[in-house]
Amino acid sequence: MNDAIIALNLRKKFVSYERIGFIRRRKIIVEALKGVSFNVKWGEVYGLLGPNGAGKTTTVKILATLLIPDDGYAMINGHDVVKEANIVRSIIGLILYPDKGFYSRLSGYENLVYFGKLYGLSKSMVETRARELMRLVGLENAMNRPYEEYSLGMRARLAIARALIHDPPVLFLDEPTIGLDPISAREVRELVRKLRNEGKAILFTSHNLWEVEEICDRVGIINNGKMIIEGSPRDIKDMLGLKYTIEIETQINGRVEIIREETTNPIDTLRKIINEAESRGLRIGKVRINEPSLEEAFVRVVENEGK
Ligand SMILES: Nc1ncnc2c1ncn2[C@@H]1O[C@H](COP(=O)(O)OP(=O)(O)OP(=O)(O)O)[C@@H](O)[C@H]1O
Repeated sequence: MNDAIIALNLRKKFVSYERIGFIRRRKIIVEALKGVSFNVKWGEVYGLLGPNGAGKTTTVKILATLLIPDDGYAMINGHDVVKEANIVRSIIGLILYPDKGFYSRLSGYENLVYFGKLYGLSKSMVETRARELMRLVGLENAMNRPYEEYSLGMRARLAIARALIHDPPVLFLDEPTIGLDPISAREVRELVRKLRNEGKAILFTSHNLWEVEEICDRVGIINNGKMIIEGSPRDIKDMLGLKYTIEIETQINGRVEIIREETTNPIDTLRKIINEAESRGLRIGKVRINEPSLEEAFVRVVENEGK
């Protein structure tokens, strides 16, 4: 079976202007993507990470047919994002932050019905689907209120519902939990997991690395338009040689002693410490293993790149 998303050597430059002096402007070329490649499998949540300006949104926009790459190519379920843009649009759902494009005077429900019709769904089908989705994202009680009255969190939920209106197998979620309270953000993560378990392929971006670590099966860290490292959060930490901290509480004659060691190989180190402690007649108490975080990996990768 095809991979759901394939991006191969994507390049994109923007022409921009910078001010020099009060009136004069100078043309500059911004190289947003310098050859980004990755793939996302069906039933996988892939986290695209990077500092501000790294090229994440540009990548998502190319994959979602909103921008044309200068070079390289991308496929969604085997369809070329440039040559078969219409097919690609019908099989993807997109949330772009900051999400715009809703009609402020229409209710959340009416907005969903409107967008569903754009996908060619029949009136009865789209009305049923819109009602289901309002329930799924927890907006059933605000269904008939105008969008302009929605809070930030309600707007984020409606954006998710809109991305799902045509039940697409591939989803691009650019910062879907931004502005959500912790409980709503957790609900969104649960929803993402549920969609993944249905077999959908999900490309997810977030600056909340704790969240990324919780829900992404694999992540790719890009910086300055280049893919720097890719793998599961665990693999990335191993590749970077990040250290686990092991703390073992021991007791001898009622005296408590904490043994602390940093290691890249927690299991072997734990065994070694326990063997040594036991041979010294120490009683083992609490054992704590602190895993390095994805945030540490991210900082390491981005700072090394800057050197
Ligand atoms: N339309 C545009 N015109 C000129 N430059 C652009 C345009 N869109 C993006 N860029 C530039 O391309 C680079 C990558 O931007 P992009 O929005 O893809 O970054 P990002 O990783 O999504 O950042 P953030 O985390 O801040 O959203 C930046 O230098 C940005 O200024």
